[in-house]
Amino acid sequence: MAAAPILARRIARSGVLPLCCRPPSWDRAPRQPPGLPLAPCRAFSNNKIQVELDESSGVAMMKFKSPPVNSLSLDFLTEFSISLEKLENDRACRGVIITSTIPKIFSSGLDIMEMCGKNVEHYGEFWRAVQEMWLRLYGSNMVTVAAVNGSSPAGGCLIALSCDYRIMAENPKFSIGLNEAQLGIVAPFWFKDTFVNVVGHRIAERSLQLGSLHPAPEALKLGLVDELVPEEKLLEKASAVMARWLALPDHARQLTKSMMRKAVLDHLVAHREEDIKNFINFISKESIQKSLRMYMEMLKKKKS
Ligand SMILES: CCCCCCCCCCCCC/C=C/C(=O)SCCNC(=O)CCNC(=O)[C@H](O)C(C)(C)COP(=O)(O)OP(=O)(O)OC[C@H]1O[C@@H](n2cnc3c(N)ncnc32)[C@H](O)[C@@H]1OP(=O)(O)O
Repeated sequence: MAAAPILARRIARSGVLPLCCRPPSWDRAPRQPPGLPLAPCRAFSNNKIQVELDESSGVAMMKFKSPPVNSLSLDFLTEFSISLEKLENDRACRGVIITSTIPKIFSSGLDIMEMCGKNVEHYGEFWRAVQEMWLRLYGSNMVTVAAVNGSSPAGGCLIALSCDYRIMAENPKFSIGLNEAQLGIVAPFWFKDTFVNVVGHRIAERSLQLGSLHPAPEALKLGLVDELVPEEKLLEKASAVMARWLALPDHARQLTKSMMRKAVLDHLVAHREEDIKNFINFISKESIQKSLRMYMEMLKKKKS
């Protein structure tokens, strides 16, 4: 466990080469000729995320498994970035499906405890890890499909928004959205840009100002998710969607993805240090700390 912060620092300082800056790895996994025995499934599992790569299809299944709510702590974010990097560098992997092993929860977003009562150095390290995760996921050359099998507020929603396609379980009790305003905090510009790129300016403006969490059927109407399916069909559907996307030549799809996302990625890359300073200044304010503490108390009261 003690290695995690060191690892986080190492990853964070190494800097990320997002999609727009990396040479595309075209047609990464050669199709397996029919008749050969199935290629083995390779798996790696850290503490909080489990990954299984099926070499015959070139598709990895990434499952969040950090109880109680898959909150995005510094350790979680570090594992997430490392897992993405491993898959990105693996020529056998062309696509990743992201889902959760925790019933009813995809991810509860950034771990609020990482933003409460810590020192400036910690805030900086944490925010760099959040940036790193987003740069890797939004800038990935792989096809990324979110199989959203539970609630997905704020940072959890950002993960889904950063994928190429979102399928959500059709349970109206599950909600998704960037609800930062409800916590008395502000979604940073790159959360906002990712949201706008998915749902358009007007819907994003209204939803962000109100800090809305949209139940699954409403999320579909807004275009925040692409499809709803019964929960038991979620992974089957995600695999079918993945197969459709992987049927295209990688280079054409990757260059198109890069063209669509480059401006937003470049914006953060160019303003990374300034963005970290803004986060530290903002989150260190006593009024913001008070809002976060009150929100956590509200969550605990809701339980009792
Ligand atoms: C000029 C302008 C400058 C601007 C500069 C801007 C700079 C940037 C500013 C800051 C930006 C920050 C961006 C933040 C993004 C985020 O992601 S914030 C996190 C938002 N998340 C939420 O609001 C979710 C809160 N949680 C819930 O709603 C529910 O927990 C749930 C996910 C729906 C699950 O419900 P349920 O199954 O009923 O479980 P609970 O009992 O509520 O929770 C179980 C325990 O988990 C704890 N917990 C829940 N969520 C979090 C979390 N996100 N972080 C940490 N801990 C969490 C919860 O308190 C429970 O704990 P215990 O009581 O100890 O069991």
